[in-house]
Amino acid sequence: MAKGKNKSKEGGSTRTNHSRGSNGHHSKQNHKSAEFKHSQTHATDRFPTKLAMWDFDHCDPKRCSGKKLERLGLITSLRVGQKFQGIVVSPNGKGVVCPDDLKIVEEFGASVVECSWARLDEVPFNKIGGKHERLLPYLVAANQVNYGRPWRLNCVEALAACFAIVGRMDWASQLLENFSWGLSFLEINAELLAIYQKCTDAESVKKAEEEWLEKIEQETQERKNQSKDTDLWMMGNVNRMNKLNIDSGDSEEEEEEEESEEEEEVCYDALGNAIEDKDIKYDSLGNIIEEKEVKYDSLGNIIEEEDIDEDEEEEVTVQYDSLDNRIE
Ligand SMILES: C[S@@+](CC[C@H](N)C(=O)[O-])C[C@H]1O[C@@H](n2cnc3c(N)ncnc32)[C@H](O)[C@@H]1O
Repeated sequence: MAKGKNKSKEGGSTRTNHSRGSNGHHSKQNHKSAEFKHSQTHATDRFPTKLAMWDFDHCDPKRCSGKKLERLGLITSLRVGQKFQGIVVSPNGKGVVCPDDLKIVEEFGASVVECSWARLDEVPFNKIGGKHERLLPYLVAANQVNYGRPWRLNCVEALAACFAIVGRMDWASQLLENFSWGLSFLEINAELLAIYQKCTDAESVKKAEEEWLEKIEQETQERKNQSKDTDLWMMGNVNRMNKLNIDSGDSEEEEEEEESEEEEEVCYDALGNAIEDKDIKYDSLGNIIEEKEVKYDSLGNIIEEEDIDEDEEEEVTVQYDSLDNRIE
């Protein structure tokens, strides 16, 4: 990753409208004159605490919340090699943001890493960050790109989540108000944020997160059971129904269709939305965990399955005769 070249700060006479991201690339978005007007004022004049980001220009500037905060003159860009004194909300964090972080947030602010979730391996985490790098506990995104997805928040949501957890709901709202969908982030996570706010250190937030996850898993299970019961109830007496089908002369095909519908399980995500096919499980960064099917031998021992690389093609030697016909 190329080192960023003094990306201009938000304010003062040093700023040009050809600013660069942390990776040193020009950012088209900064050519807009309206945005330049905003940037004439220093970011910290526009927000009660310092907001900063390392911007790797991975994302579509039109959809990027970090870029929007920059256009609004609310956030300062940091260069690769530059560290941040406040809370660094980052996928590279070890502990989670907790109410005990309030002082650091109020005194030094909060920062994020503006990059693509799909390109985290390109981010030189050893050259950015700071002393207070933090993950966020389980929260659900409300932004249009990842709506309903746990853990994968965008930059403005991540900053707002940090403020909300340390008890600065005023700052969280102030930041999110700049986005049409913004305040819904606080609404859909209200119950959980209130729980985190009552915690103290990172450990207590982790514990609250675990309890929440257990609770939603239990609720999901209950909903599944309930939906099965409802299906049955809607169908009435299944035995009688089969008899009626025979009497009404329903074709075998139709019967099969009905049976397969009956077998279909309805699963829900953490927000109660129906998920097709299977439960989706996420790791702490919102990556989908693929569940492997466990197979047993006749003695009940687990059969370890070798990981099969689907891209790997079998090598076949093809031979041709003197007329160039393929010999099978
Ligand atoms: C990967 S970027 C994606 C940004 C997106 N393109 C946007 O429009 O804002 C989101 C950033 O928010 C912060 N973030 C979001 N969710 C997080 C979580 N669960 N833990 C730690 N940091 C998180 C990190 O700084 C992360 O790099």
